[in-house]
Amino acid sequence: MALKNCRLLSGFILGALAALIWPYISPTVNDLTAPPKDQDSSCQDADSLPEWRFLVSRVPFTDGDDQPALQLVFNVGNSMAKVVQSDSQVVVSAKEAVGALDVYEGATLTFTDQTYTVGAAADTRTAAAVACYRQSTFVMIKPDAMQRAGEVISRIEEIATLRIADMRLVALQPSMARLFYAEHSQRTFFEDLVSYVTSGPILAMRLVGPDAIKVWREALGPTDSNEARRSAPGSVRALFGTDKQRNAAHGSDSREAAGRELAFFFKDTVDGICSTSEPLTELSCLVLPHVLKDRALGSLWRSLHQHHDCTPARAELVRLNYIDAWRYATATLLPRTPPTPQQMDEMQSLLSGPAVSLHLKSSRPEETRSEFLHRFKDIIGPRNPAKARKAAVESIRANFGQTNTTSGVLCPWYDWLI
Ligand SMILES: Nc1ncnc2c1ncn2[C@@H]1O[C@H](COP(=O)(O)OP(=O)(O)OP(=O)(O)O)[C@@H](O)[C@H]1O
Repeated sequence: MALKNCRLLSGFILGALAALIWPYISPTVNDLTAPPKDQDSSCQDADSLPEWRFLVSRVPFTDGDDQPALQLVFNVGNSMAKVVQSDSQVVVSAKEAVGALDVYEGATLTFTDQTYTVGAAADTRTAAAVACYRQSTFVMIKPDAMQRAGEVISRIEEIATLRIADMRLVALQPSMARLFYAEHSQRTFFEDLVSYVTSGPILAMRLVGPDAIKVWREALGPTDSNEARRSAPGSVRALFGTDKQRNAAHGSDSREAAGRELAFFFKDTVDGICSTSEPLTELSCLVLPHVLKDRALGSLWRSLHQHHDCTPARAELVRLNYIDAWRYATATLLPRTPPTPQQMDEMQSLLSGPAVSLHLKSSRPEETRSEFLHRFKDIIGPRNPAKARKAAVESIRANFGQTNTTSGVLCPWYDWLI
């Protein structure tokens, strides 16, 4: 009972403080464009739907934080959204502007003092509209192309209508690979295919956008990379693949396949894939949301690889909640005092979209952990990007940082302790 009261009290205090400072840090919106149109004529009805409704749940402040059934109401015309209590339509949050492409199942949105996770469409008309404008597809960068993963990510980022909505660096186990490619189980190349896709880490991604399945399949090119070099020379398989089997990347070929494949990799608990991470030899960093918004993740990844001899051993797309952002910004595990104006800016930057949590390991075979740690300051660069551009020209912050709060990457333990 005392514990529950204590939780309630701490939740209340955090909530009250959050409400107090929110006006200073609420996100600015720079993506107010209307959703791009799909060519499909079945989307005409979706065009005339003024509001989209999604089931939505509050990311709780505390473990015991009960919540009523909530809906997110998104006004397509002006890209404003609000949260209402579904049964009574009581308005829970004031209207907030959101990026037109940021509302989809699985997205996280922060309004006032609360972070919400967007769930499925709440009615059939919204479901139809979402199918037109928010199609998801599953992408896998296969083991043979992982050395050039940054370049493949850049190809994705060049497609303006697609957005990376999930990402996970994993190793496929043979059992999972067999399940994933079950449709080919009777083909002569099946066992070779299983060996190939389990021969090293893969990068699993979810892309969201109008007609995402077709758009990504076109960018991939034909299955056989040699054929791709003949008929689609700019395609991913032409540029990064080798032959019929070692063809760099995968893309779902239908809605059904996309749903099944995404569930394989992005359910909360997944059997048959394992982490590629070995925490004792790695250093962790957060690639800040502005890098993803600027579509520069691929180029940052490439820079780590090519200029700094280090490789992501773990990569996951994360959406920070308010308390995590507070912890990062104030450099404390239990934030007790309201953030300073600079920390508020930092929180605004952290909450402005998804980030990527990276664990980096050295790719220099003989390098010890302490040598890598020592080298890390040249890889990351000083916290202030302007200083980084003078002191460490090649560093990540010199090349991807803008200001102190949009510094490209945040490496909490390194930044706080060293
Ligand atoms: N004839 C073959 N010999 C060896 N491997 C093959 C052959 N055909 C296909 N593969 C491998 O099996 C994978 C799945 O084959 P599929 O026919 O589904 O091609 P795809 O749909 O273009 O590729 P993916 O499903 O990987 O996007 C291919 O990507 C390739 O790696």
